[in-house]
Amino acid sequence: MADTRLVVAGASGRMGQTLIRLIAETPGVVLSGAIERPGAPAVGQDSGKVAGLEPNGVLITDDPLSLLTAAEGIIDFTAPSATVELAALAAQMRIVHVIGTTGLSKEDFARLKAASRHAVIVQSGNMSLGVNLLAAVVKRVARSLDEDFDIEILEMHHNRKVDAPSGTALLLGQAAADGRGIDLDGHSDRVRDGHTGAREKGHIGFATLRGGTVVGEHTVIFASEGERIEFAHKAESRVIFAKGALKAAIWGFGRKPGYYSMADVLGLAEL
Ligand SMILES: NC(=O)C1=CN([C@@H]2O[C@H](COP(=O)(O)OP(=O)(O)OC[C@H]3O[C@@H](n4cnc5c(N)ncnc54)[C@H](OP(=O)(O)O)[C@@H]3O)[C@@H](O)[C@H]2O)C=CC1
Ligand SMILES: O=C(O)C1=N[C@H](C(=O)O)C[C@H](O)C1
Repeated sequence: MADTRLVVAGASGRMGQTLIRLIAETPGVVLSGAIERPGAPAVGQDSGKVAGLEPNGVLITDDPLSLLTAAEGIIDFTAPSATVELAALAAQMRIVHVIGTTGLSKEDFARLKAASRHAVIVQSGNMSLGVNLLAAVVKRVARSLDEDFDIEILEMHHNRKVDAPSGTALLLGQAAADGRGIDLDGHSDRVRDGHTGAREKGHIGFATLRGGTVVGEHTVIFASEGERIEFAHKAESRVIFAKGALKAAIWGFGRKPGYYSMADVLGLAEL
């Protein structure tokens, strides 16, 4: 059987390079294209070389259309505006679109959902097995604990990260809200500054730290009078996200169009 052809978007970025290295060492898949932002310095360069490998002959381009016509899937860790555009193209080509990009707005999500009527989209704020397992645990624990337990989510990332709270923090917040049976938007404290008043009972709080080269750390805290339960995940390498994304792409082939999550890919949706 021929290797499955994958395009990597954001090819010269931190995740793009990690994916190109992982695809190169994974049997059954092949890098068929590499995309960057129009005008990016990496356009025209060999994607293997950019990722620190031997040249692979796949030049980075800023023209996704021709690449997507000749691919079975695209893995996309870029920026919200790019992801929304790529989703429309991937839907046109009926190929699998794996989306790791975070910082998506409500409008962006609506456009991704629309695109998923024609193509398989797998989207997650965190593609790692560990975080998705943690989300299932958080949902279960939140179901058992009442509002006497304040839920707080603390995250830390490297100093190049541009969005907050992280996609993972929001995913974990959603898991907690689902477990508790509440709407996250109506029960979130995403920023605290100045004289805020006492903590609102039943709300889910988010706190953001940025610094150095931290790959990604998340702690979900259930705090009550006299006791505190904490669940933490620490990412030590971006390879865990790339592995999850590649698994999602392979899982998506041949599936019917729709909007899927990593919980679907990993069989955790029922937990
Ligand atoms: N879901 C998950 O498991 C994970 C999600 N992420 C998310 O993935 C995204 C990328 O992260 P990271 O790799 O660290 O970021 P980087 O900034 O290192 O990489 C993003 C790349 O995408 C490029 N890009 C921007 N616009 C376009 C476009 N129109 N077409 C093609 N490429 C484009 C950027 O180019 P330029 O710099 O020139 O703008 C950059 O090279 C972030 O949203 C991050 O939060 C990250 C890790 C795991
Ligand atoms: O930007 C990052 O680096 C990461 N982004 C994702 C997020 O927003 O949660 C996943 C991971 O934590 C790394």
